[in-house]
Amino acid sequence: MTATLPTHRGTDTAVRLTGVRKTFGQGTRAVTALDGIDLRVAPGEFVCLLGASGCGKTTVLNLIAGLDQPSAGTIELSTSRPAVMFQEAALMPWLTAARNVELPLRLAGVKKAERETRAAELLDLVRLSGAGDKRPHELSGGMRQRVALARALASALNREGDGAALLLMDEPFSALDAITRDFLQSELLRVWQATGTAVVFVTHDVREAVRLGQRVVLLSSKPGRVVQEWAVADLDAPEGALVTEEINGRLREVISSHAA
Ligand SMILES: Nc1ncnc2c1ncn2[C@@H]1O[C@H](COP(=O)(O)OP(=O)(O)OP(=O)(O)O)[C@@H](O)[C@H]1O
Repeated sequence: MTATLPTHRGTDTAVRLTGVRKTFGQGTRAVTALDGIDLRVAPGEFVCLLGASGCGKTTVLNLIAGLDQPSAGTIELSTSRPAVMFQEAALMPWLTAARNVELPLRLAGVKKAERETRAAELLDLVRLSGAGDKRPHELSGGMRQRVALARALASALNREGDGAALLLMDEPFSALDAITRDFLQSELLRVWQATGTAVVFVTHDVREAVRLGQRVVLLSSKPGRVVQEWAVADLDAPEGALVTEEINGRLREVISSHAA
C-alpha cells in the first residue's frame, strides 16, 4: 500500500507515518533510504528527527510534504499541505520581506488588505516589524531565516479549519553562526508556543534537538529506521543533561555500527 492521504481523524494527529519505506532507483542501483518508519506527531507537538548525515531525515520531510511518494506504507496528514522551511531561506530576491511573507497568501487567493495585515502581524511575531520594506539582500542571514519562518507560518496558519497546522523544518539554522543560531532557536520556541503549530524539525545536532524538541526521534542509517525516542523535559534540569548524554551515546553507537 502506498499513499499520502489527508486524514480527518479529528484532532489527535497532525501527521502519522505507518510502515513507510522509500527506495530510490532500481535493480542493483536501488538505495533503500527508509524502511519501516512509524511515527505519529500530535497537533501542537514539537518533534525533532535526529540522525547522522545520509540517514534519511530529509527524505522523511519530503514524503510528509508530498514532494515525493513513499515506496510502501502510508502517510496521513490532518492538513492538506504542510509548510516547509529549508536550510536556505529561498526568498524571492525582487520582493520585499513583507511581500515574501504575503506570497503563500497571494497564491491561496487571500485579498490584498487581509494579506498585508497578516504579513505585518507575522513580521511582528518574528520581531521584524521594521524590516517589511527591505529586500533580502539588505537583511542578515538570521533575518532572512526569520522572514522565511514568517512566510512558512503564513502558509501553515492559513489552513486553519483544514486541520492542525504543521511546519516541517529541514536544518533551518545550520548555515548560521552559533550566536544567531542560538538566538533563532529561542525565537522559534517562542513562536511555536504563540502559534500552537505542530513542528517536525530535522537536525544532526543533538543539543539543538534536545533544546527544541518535546520528543527526539533518533534514526539509523541505510536504511533509515527509528532506533529510539526520548521525551525531553527541561534541558537545564539535571535530567536534560542526562538525556543529552544518553542521546549522544546512542548516536555514536548508531554511527559506529554503520561504519563497521
Ligand atoms: N533522489 C535521490 N536519488 C537517489 N538517492 C537518494 C535520493 N535522495 C536521497 N537519496 C539517498 O537516500 C539516503 C538518505 O538521504 P537524505 O538526504 O534523506 O539523508 P539526510 O539524513 O537528510 O542527510 P543530510 O543530513 O546529509 O542532509 C542517502 O543515502 C541518499 O544518498
